[in-house]
Amino acid sequence: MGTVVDAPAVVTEKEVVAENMLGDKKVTVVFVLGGPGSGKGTQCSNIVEHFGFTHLSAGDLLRAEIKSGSENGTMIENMIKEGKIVPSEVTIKLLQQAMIKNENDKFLIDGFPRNEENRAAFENVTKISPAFVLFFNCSEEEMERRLLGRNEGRVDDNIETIRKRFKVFVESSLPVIEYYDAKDKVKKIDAAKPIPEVFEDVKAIFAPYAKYVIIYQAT
Ligand SMILES: Nc1ncnc2c1ncn2[C@@H]1O[C@H](COP(=O)(O)OP(=O)(O)OP(=O)(O)O)[C@@H](O)[C@H]1O
Ligand SMILES: Nc1ccn([C@@H]2O[C@H](COP(=O)(O)O)[C@@H](O)[C@H]2O)c(=O)n1
Ligand SMILES: [Mg+2]
Repeated sequence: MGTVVDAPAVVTEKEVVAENMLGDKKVTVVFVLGGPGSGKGTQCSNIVEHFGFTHLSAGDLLRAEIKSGSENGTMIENMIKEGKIVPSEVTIKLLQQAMIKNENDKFLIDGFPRNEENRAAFENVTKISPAFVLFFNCSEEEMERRLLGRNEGRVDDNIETIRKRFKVFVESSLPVIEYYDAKDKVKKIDAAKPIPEVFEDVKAIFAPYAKYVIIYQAT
């Protein structure tokens, strides 16, 4: 027989407690924001591995929707090619479906909300507010270098669309970050550093979410 040691007290901290309901499940949501190529996807993979979150990239869900042959596919593809933001109802439906389908209760929502419409509609529809917003801050020069070197065959990783995406980020996405900053919910990371160094800073923020250590006591 073993003894399960209580979860550490730190998990009762305000930010860590899941207050949001999704159906009958309590969920914790972290929004992961930053300019195109700032390293959101890269760091989300690390967070998943170390802290047991599920990563939902709005961009990936939209690209999967195109591939699925959905009736919205052509519209989404055209918006992505132009670096424009897809109407919120489409993206929110995909995010909601993905969260409901998944058994996990901790989600990283990467690349959403991208504008004020995304933000307000998500709150209205889901009634979920994020535990916090992880913001990867990086210069356009560095982000451009990364995107042009990404080589994943994305239709929007060309210099013309990249410039449009930067403009949308500054005009529409930064105000969302400012909105959450005014609520003291933004955790800003210097994303210009090498990947392992960025993750060291990320780790410090996610430490309270470390998986519980279960110690069995021999009898
Ligand atoms: N800190 C870093 N230093 C150097 N290269 C990085 C760093 N982080 C990510 N990269 C590389 O930069 C590219 C973009 O990273 P990633 O796909 O994670 O960015 P993103 O923020 O998700 O971009 P997007 O918004 O376009 O989806 C990738 O090729 C990745 O390997
Ligand atoms: N909330 C969102 C997120 C993304 N898009 C569209 O997808 C493109 C790629 O997004 P990444 O996060 O993978 O870079 C983005 O430029 C938008 O066209 C969106 O519309 N709404
Ligand atoms: Mg990404």
